[in-house]
This record gives sequence, structure tokens and C-alpha cells, in this order.
Amino acid sequence: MISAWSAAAVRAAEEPLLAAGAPLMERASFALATHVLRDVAARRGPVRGARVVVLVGAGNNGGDALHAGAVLARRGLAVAAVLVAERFHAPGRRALERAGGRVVELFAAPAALDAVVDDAARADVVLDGLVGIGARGPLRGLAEEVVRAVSARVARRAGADVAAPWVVAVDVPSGIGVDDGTVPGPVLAADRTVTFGAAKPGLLLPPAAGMAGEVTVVDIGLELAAPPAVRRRGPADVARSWPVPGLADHKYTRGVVGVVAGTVTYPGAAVLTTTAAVRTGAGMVRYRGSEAVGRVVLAARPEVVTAPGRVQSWVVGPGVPGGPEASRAGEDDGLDDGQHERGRAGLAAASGRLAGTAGGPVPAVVDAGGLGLLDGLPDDRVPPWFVLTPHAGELTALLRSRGEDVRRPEVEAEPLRWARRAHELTGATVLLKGGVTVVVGPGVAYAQGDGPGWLATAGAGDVLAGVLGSMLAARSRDVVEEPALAAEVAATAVLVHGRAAHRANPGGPVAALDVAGAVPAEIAALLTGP
Ligand SMILES: NC(=O)C1=CN([C@@H]2O[C@H](COP(=O)(O)OP(=O)(O)OC[C@H]3O[C@@H](n4cnc5c(N)ncnc54)[C@H](OP(=O)(O)O)[C@@H]3O)[C@@H](O)[C@H]2O)[C@H](O)CC1
Ligand SMILES: [K+]
Repeated sequence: MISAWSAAAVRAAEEPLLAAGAPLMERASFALATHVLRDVAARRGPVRGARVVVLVGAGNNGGDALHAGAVLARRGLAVAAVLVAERFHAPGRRALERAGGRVVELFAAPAALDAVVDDAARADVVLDGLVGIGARGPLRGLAEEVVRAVSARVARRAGADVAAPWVVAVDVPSGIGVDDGTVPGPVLAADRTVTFGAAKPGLLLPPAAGMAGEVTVVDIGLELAAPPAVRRRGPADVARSWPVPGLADHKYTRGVVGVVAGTVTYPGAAVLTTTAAVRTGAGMVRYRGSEAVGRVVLAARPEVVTAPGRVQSWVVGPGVPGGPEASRAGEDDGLDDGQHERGRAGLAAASGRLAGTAGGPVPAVVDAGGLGLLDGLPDDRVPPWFVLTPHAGELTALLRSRGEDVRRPEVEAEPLRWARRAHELTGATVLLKGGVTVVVGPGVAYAQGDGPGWLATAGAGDVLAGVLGSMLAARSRDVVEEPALAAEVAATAVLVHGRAAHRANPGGPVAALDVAGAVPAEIAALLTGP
């Protein structure tokens, strides 16, 4: 698990240590230099003579970068530091110069910008120490100009297949929203971010997470008491919480997943969702839909049963019309095949409100057309064991239907904010799908970036719904009893789904059914370790 804390929480943790004279900057800069040396050695071989351009801002982030530059210069790398502000970390500058590094006072001679950009583009490494957790708003002044110009030049070189520098961000890529993951202005995309004390939310959250490259957390001795603002589940977390069946288990203790998915027009969603639920290890999968679609499902997965009966989690909505987005895109023929009624019944049972159902409430995954059914429930709010799984367009429609005047680009610019808003408005756990998926539950948020870009393909969401439904059924009672658990399980489902996509075809395109097919081996690998 990677846990991320806000800039304010990190500062609060630094304070007592700094007051006690702990050499935090020394620790941070030394670790930073060590990672740079390792990367240079791996990419280039000899580190001596490698060229490093250090972009230095006004604060301590620039100080970290200058001190790291000094360590690198002492190891024989050719280091040039570019000061963009009249104010700079003076001890850091002295250390760099003493170690043989060169300093360019860009603030005093802005005309040198072109030369600086040339140098940076041809360097082996660019260290971005313009701003860290002290950043306010988009980059401005010379910092902005340098980042804009260097980014453009690096992109041109990469496009022309000319070696581009390895970009290492100091603490955070300068210019990202450190706490909210926004990208309010130009940012130099990093290959690696070396972050100090703890990860910051913006390194995990979309869209800024896409600028951070590989995130390396350096321990500088901080103790963070408050719960993290954002978490990311990792492969090592899966085995700890996965309900591996014992010899005394049977299909009902393993969990039965009730699936309301697909119609005659979209039977594929029914196949994908049930297949994924079966392959994630459900005790049983109960398909609820028309006879015709049921036959298609059975032809693909003979393990599925179509008779009504006990269910420990519901999956409602994949391939069912009435999803707020589908109707607008004209993909919705309005023929629901009776799925709306079945879906409503499933959701009512899941909320514990269906008269005559035994066994009490159970978790539910509410996807696509299922989202449109929420408004038909007797209450405006649903419990946190309901996991809504919209993409950005569907989340926008859901928010708008609840009175928020928001557009899709705004949701895409601030996914955490809007997923959280949807959680507040509905009470549900909200899983906002994307290249990095955000999950918000009561008091918790996760950001999972596990899958390849190839996973953006039709049916992938149906597979995720099936994986998640199966996982929720396996821990049905716990999920109903612990309000924050649905979010943890959902984040883990995203991880399994994303990694299964890599496994299905490493480095190449994947089809949704292949992802479902790779799930069993991925789970086995996660449970048995590397
Ligand atoms: N405290 C320690 O010993 C440690 C700190 N670490 C590193 O320090 C940074 C945080 O340092 P801090 O000095 O508080 O802030 P920054 O360096 O991030 O930036 C503040 C300066 O940057 C200017 N600024 C702010 N926003 C922008 C912007 N959008 N565009 C351009 N410039 C900006 C601001 O200038 P003003 O003109 O507004 O005054 C500030 O001067 C932390 O990230 C670590 O890297 C280490 O962790 C070790 C311990
Ligand atoms: K930085």
C-alpha cells in the first residue's frame, strides 16, 4: 500500500523534527542523489561525465535539488543548476559550487532561457526542484516559462526518437495540485518522482498522477499520525485480505453473486459479467435476465444458474439500458427486457428494504443502466455497501441529476472532488473508472493505477463489475458491517482487474473476455507471492 498525506500533514510532521535539529534536507537530498545515480547507472552505465541540469526554485524544494546536485557533482557528474528566482537556498548553492557544479542565474539574465532549454533537452538527467509542497496554484514567472519550453523540447526529441533526458521530480512534479491531483498549468512530466517523508495525494490521483512517473517514497523519519488522505492498494495487500476458502467452506459460505446484466440487444455484457464473477472465485453465480440471454450465458459458462434464490451480493446494470450516458449517446434502444424490474428488486434486497427477503442486506455493485435505477429507490440515499461504478460521463450525469451544475471536463479535471461529492450526495461508495480509478467511501479514498491503457475497451467495465461482485459476495457480511470496507474491496478489485489485463497480453491489446480469463492466474499469483 502507498499512503499519501496532504502538504499540511507532512509539514506538521516535519515541524517537531526540524525544531529538534533533525537533518531532514540532508536525508532527503542524499536519498534523491542516490536514486538519480542508480537511474543513471542503469540507463547509461558510467555515471562520471553524465550531464545533469537542476531546475531550482525559491524554496526548500530547490534546496533539496541543489544539495542533491552537490552529491552528484562530487561523484563526477557535470551538474548545472538553473536558478529561476532571485531567492534561492543559499547553503544549497554554496554546497553545489564547492562540489564543482555550475550555477546559471536565469533570474538575472532571462535571455539565457534558450540556452538553458538546449542544455536541459540534451542532458542525461533533469532534476525538477522548482516547487514542492509549498506550491500555490499553477507555475508562474520564469518557472512556468522554463517548464513550458523544456516540456515542449523534450516532447519533440521523444517524438523524433532522439534520446530525451530522464526527468526526476523532487518531492512532486512542480506545478501539480499537491493535495488534489489537479494539473492547473504546465508541468514537466517526470519519469521518476522521489518524494520525502510520505507520498502526497497528487502523486496518486488523476490527472496529476500521470505526470509523476514511478513514485519512490524516501523515509526521512517523519511520523504521520492522522489517517492518510489517499491510499493505493498494492499487490502485497491482496493476500492479507483475500478470503481464501477453507475445507469447511461451501458455495454459500463462499458467496453467491446475483447478476442483473445484459439484454437481448446487449447479451455480451451478461456473458462478460457472469464470466468474470465465476473466474474470480464466486461460490455461485446466479444470472437474472430473460430466458434468451440466460441461454447465451449458460452456453458460455455452464457453472451459472438462472433460478432465483439466495444471493450474497448483487451486480446490477452492465449492458442494461437507462444508464444516464447511454441514452444521450443514442446507444439505448429502451428495451430493458424486464431488467429494470429485476434490478430494482435486487437493489431493494441489497439495501435490506425488500419485504419478505430473508438474510438482511447485502452489498451491491451498481453499474451503467443500474445507476439510473437509484432514483427509483424509496430513499434518496443508499448505504455505503452499494458501490457505484460510473465512468466520468456517467458520474457527470448522476451529479447533474442530483442538482450539481457540473460538466464532464470538470469531473475529469478533479476526479477525487467529484467522486467525493457523489459519495456525499448518495451515501454510496463511489468507484470512478479511469486510467487511474478513484474510489471514495466513508472517510476513505483510494486511487488505483494498475491497468494498461489497452484496458480502455468495450466490456472491460462489465468484467470489473463481475470481479467486484464476486469479491463483495465473499465478504458480504463484513462489508455491510464495516462502512469503509466496500471501498477497500473495490480498490482491490480494480487492482486485480488491472493486473489481469497486463497478464492477459503483456504490452499489447486486450479484449475484455481475455481479462476475465486472466483473473484466476492473477489471483493465484497475488496469493502465493512473487
Ligand atoms: N523543511 C525542510 O527542511 C524540508 C523540506 N523539504 C523540501 O522542502 C519543500 C518545501 O519547501 P518550501 O520552501 O516550504 O516550499 P517550496 O520549495 O515547495 O516552494 C515555495 C517557494 O516556491 C514559490 N512558489 C510557490 N508556488 C509557486 C508557483 N505556482 N510558481 C512559481 N513559484 C511558486 C514561492 O515563491 P513566492 O514567490 O510565492 O514566495 C515559495 O518561495 C518540500 O517539497 C521538500 O522538497 C524536504 O522534504 C526536506 C525537509
Ligand atoms: K519539484
